[in-house]
Amino acid sequence: LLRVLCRGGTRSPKRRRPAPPGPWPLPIVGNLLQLDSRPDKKFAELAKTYGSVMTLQLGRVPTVIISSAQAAREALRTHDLAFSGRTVPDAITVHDHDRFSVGWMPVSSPTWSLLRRIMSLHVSATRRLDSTRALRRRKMEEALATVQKRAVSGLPVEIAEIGFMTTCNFLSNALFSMDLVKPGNEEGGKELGRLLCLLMVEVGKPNLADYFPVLKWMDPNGRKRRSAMYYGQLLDMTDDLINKRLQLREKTSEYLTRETDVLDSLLDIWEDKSEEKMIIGMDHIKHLITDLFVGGTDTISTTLEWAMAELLRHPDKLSRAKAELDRVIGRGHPVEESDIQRLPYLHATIKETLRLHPTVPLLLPRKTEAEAEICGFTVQKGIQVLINVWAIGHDPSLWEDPGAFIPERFLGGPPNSSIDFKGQDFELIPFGAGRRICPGIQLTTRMLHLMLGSLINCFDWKLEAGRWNEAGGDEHGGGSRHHLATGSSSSCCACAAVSPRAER
Ligand code: HEM
Repeated sequence: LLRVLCRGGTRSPKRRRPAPPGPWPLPIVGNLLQLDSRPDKKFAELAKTYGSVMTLQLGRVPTVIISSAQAAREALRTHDLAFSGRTVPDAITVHDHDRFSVGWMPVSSPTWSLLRRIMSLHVSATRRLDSTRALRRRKMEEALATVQKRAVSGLPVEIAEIGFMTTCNFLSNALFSMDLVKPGNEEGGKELGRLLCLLMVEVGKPNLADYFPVLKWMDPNGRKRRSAMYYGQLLDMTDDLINKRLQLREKTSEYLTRETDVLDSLLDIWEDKSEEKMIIGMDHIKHLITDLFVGGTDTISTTLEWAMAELLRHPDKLSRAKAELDRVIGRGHPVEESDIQRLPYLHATIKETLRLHPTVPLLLPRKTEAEAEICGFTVQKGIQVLINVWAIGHDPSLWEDPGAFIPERFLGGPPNSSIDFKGQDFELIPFGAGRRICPGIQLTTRMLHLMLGSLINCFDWKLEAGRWNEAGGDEHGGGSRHHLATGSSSSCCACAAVSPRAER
């Protein structure tokens, strides 16, 4: 009786649940040798044996891998705060990027909350997006003119190139009202694309220093050195843009007549000396702009490239998408943002592409900020957590024939027709979920519909013989881009012959 009273009741104290199971680790290297160039696929295979919440020892770093929608829901919704930390790859720490970047700073920091609020207001709010609608239309028309030129001269089109140029200019115009890639200056575009791509490779590819932190000082793979060089170039570019804008803002009369853009809004906040906003310094602005570029360009252009490639490989799906465009907006016309709601097949095609080819298949690496229990297992505080979005998108218990490209699965009634990628349906979370969800979803949705819809409605496409390569490769300048640390996926590499479609 005394024992019961001391415990404060008749219930026994809650038993601590075990840690998630996993394959036996080897000394020193742990389970590293079990991985290959597609860790998302490998983790999915291992999950068949060890379950949807499993532990792997990656060198010195214990890592919990989550591979089911149910476990992801528990981590990112029920225990959102506990799972909201990040493990920071060594290559990200250059130029103090991890301190100033919204993608890597802890959510407990008031600066993170303020930067996220600034982004919701100035980058992703519907009102803001609506106000830059005409600009995206103009950029789309320019992209179509570039494709038209190639079509007329009978030259094939690298879909990645056109996707990258268009995405880059959509973003650079929304952010600072100018083209970063001048139309006709394909070389300049390739140069910037190459820089962003090289950067993704350095911060994304496996790095011994991340698995064996004692090696950080010697940077054994040279990733930190190269990442410092590429981030340095991007930050110099941003610096230059900001300085020019500051000069322009001094010439008040000229400045007042301009329409404001995201950079203006950020500089207004920087100049605002109210106590809350004082925490935003020039370094935050520079790193935020870099984040928007690095986060937005490669992801969108790779998704566009996959969508085009899948449609070209499945002529029946391409015909259905074209028929819808034909019916709703008329052949040969570019898609307008106001058309998007009326194009369910196009929307389903984009969802299906993000399910099959999530560009960030392991999300950005998370870290637990507190101990939490999911699916009956205890995940300790401070553990690296990878959410395997690729495995969830290929889970046969959720998706019929999961490896096949079938946009129709998102049409025609429950259960799948109501599934969307906005972070509420854990079967499809290519943008993550919870408080760290990607802030670029709305912008991405508009851009992908515009680009994909316009490209297929204005031109007839066919894959160039022998120009299809799933692993990506040297043509992209960086080889396969499957990243364990930041989880960016392998890209495809499609080149297509194109001819204009007559208007109807
Ligand atoms: C196809 C397009 C895109 C995909 C698939 C994508 C995917 C992701 C994913 C998976 C995350 C991590 C979420 C998590 O940990 O739960 C993320 C974070 C982020 N994304 Fe995106 N993204 C895309 C486009 C964009 C765009 C257009 C922007 C900005 C203009 C952007 C800016 C960011 C930022 C700043 C973060 C860090 C958020 C934080 O940690 O608080 N992304 N994105």
